[in-house]
Amino acid sequence: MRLAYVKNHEIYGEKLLGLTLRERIEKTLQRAGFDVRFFDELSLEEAEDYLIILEPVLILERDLLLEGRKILVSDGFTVGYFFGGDFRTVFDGNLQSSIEKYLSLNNLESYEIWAIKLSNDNLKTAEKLLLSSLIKAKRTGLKPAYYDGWIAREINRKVSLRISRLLADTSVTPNQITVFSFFLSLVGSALFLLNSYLTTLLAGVIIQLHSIIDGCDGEIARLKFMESKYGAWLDGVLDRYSDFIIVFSITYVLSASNPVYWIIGFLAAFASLMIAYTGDKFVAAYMRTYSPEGFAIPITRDFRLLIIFACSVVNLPSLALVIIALLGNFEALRRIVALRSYTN
Ligand SMILES: Nc1ccn([C@@H]2O[C@H](COP(=O)(O)OP(=O)(O)O)[C@@H](O)[C@H]2O)c(=O)n1
Ligand SMILES: [Ca+2]
Repeated sequence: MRLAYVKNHEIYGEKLLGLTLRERIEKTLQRAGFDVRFFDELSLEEAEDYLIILEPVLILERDLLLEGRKILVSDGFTVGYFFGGDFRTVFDGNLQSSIEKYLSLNNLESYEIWAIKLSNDNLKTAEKLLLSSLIKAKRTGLKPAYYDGWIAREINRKVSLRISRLLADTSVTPNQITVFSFFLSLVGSALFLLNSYLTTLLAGVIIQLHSIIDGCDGEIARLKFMESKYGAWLDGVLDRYSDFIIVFSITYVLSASNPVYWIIGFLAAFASLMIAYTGDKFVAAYMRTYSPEGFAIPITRDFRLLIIFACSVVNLPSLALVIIALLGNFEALRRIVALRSYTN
């Protein structure tokens, strides 16, 4: 058993984005495999490992991988200690002196974790950092199937995080957001069918909104410790349905004037699916995040939906189909070639 002892502090009673700070540290440590005890006066139960958190902190690191004995440091200050089961032999009831004794017997290295020391006047900063820790980027320590594309990271997340901030205090679940986001893509697709500039423009806007809301389900899942395998699967599967239905609606309308659009639409639908499939198949086969080395044609979903939005604004949804059909299929072929020499 791995035990985590967290020193009580009144700030843990504060609520931050839907959960108390106490629930946040408890859930984070549970995820890392610890049984959690809050304490004023420490009494030590027997365990294989002891994690002792002394400062009031918000741990932003998602997957704490603690092995060996370490002094936990964040931003230059000591947050706590990770000791072995032998800490019990030196523990004499006085925590501070026992820690000093243990440290004098063992030469422990510092281990930097991503955390923020809590005080009443930095809760706003804590909120900001907590929100930014939800972005699927390398720097946040997340290990998703894919990192966010450029559009997702630089544009969509800026908006979706604000929406998630508002949703955090409600009881809305990630799966409800996933289904709502899918519904938005259906509304957008239906608007394309109406075939006027105004409805095409509105369709484009709704598709871009759908792209943004697609980030909120995952953000709320990570923010409130509500991730699920079914949710992850549904998120991906409904995205494939949305991709197809959006491309189909645009194709259907254009084909009335020129049947060649059936071919372009067919290729665009195939390309959308192949970008997802080649990525997902990579994750399944290599069991790691799909993150292309070097150059990749920017045609991931965030780009595709932005292209559809931009082309709708200038009333040229046909151009979006052509771009997606060309770039998407080229990128899938590029992956086939590039992965042959993929090493790490
Ligand atoms: N209903 C949902 C949706 C997403 N998720 C989680 O969120 C991840 C997707 O994150 P996201 O929605 O921010 O990113 P996108 O891939 O949708 O752009 C999934 O892999 C799941 O871990 C979930 O648990 N339940
Ligand atoms: Ca999503």
